[in-house]
Amino acid sequence: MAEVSVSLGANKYGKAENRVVRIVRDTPRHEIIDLNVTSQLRGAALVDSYLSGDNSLVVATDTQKNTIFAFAKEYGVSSVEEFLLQLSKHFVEGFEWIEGGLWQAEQYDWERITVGGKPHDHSFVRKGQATRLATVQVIEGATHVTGGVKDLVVLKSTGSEFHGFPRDRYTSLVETDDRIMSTSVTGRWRFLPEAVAAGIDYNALYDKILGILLEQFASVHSLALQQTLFAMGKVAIEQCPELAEVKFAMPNIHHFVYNLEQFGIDNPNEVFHADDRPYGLIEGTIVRDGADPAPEAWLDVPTSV
Ligand SMILES: O=c1[nH]c(=O)c2[nH]c(=O)[nH]c2[nH]1
Repeated sequence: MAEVSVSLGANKYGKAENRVVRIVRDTPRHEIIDLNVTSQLRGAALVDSYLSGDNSLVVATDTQKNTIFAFAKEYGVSSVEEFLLQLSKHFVEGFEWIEGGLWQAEQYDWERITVGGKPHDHSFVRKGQATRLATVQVIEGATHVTGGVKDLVVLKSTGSEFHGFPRDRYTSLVETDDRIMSTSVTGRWRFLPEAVAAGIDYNALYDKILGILLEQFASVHSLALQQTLFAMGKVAIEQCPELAEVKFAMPNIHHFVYNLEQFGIDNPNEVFHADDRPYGLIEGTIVRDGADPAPEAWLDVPTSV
């Protein structure tokens, strides 16, 4: 058999998709910078890590991750480009065998939720994401109409607590009186058949309901996502006589304070790791007392995330 010779071609390595959320909280009016950052390094000397598992020059992907989070605290993020430049310099200038790399980021835009005509200090809605939902179910001679929304991503950087829950030998969650609360709201609301028959300005009502959901999310000082969920549905039904019931599915998008203490850096709720899974999944239906229930309206309608 002819001898086959191979060599290592192009390569790079690093940590992908670090979900870094930086809150600037020097004043009561917080700012949020939300990034998905990937760092990868290149260098001819790294060939031995591929060929023989020699790690002596491998700046660990875990170190690259930590650096990203630490820089978010220590230098802030004046712009995502500046942030990536700073990372690139750190690795290329700080490790002589690192010749280059690729640093990539996505930045997710948030805008302030407006409450009472004023932009809220610490509650935000993700821009340009929400999708409107609707169903018409004709069944057993009746017509049921629902409206809804999905991917309505909201976050509040304070005004959320979670404590007082039972503890057993498997409980490790630390009680908190100041946490980030974030969810991607899936909500569907069923219109009262009488209102459907009388005619509804569905577009205006959609805007009104969305406004109520956002305002409640922002204004309720939350002791649990369950409490916020109920408040959102309650006020929607109170203020919209057309609604019979509202169903919500809300993932609790956990934001963990990143441990920078290990590098001697104080992190008072400023740099978080946004974890996409697992997530808490909080669901609930809020019903108008006295309205006829209509389980058939929901047949084959997905009401979870
Ligand atoms: O708002 C919350 N509700 C929960 O039921 C729960 N459980 C948990 O671990 N964290 C939270 N947060």
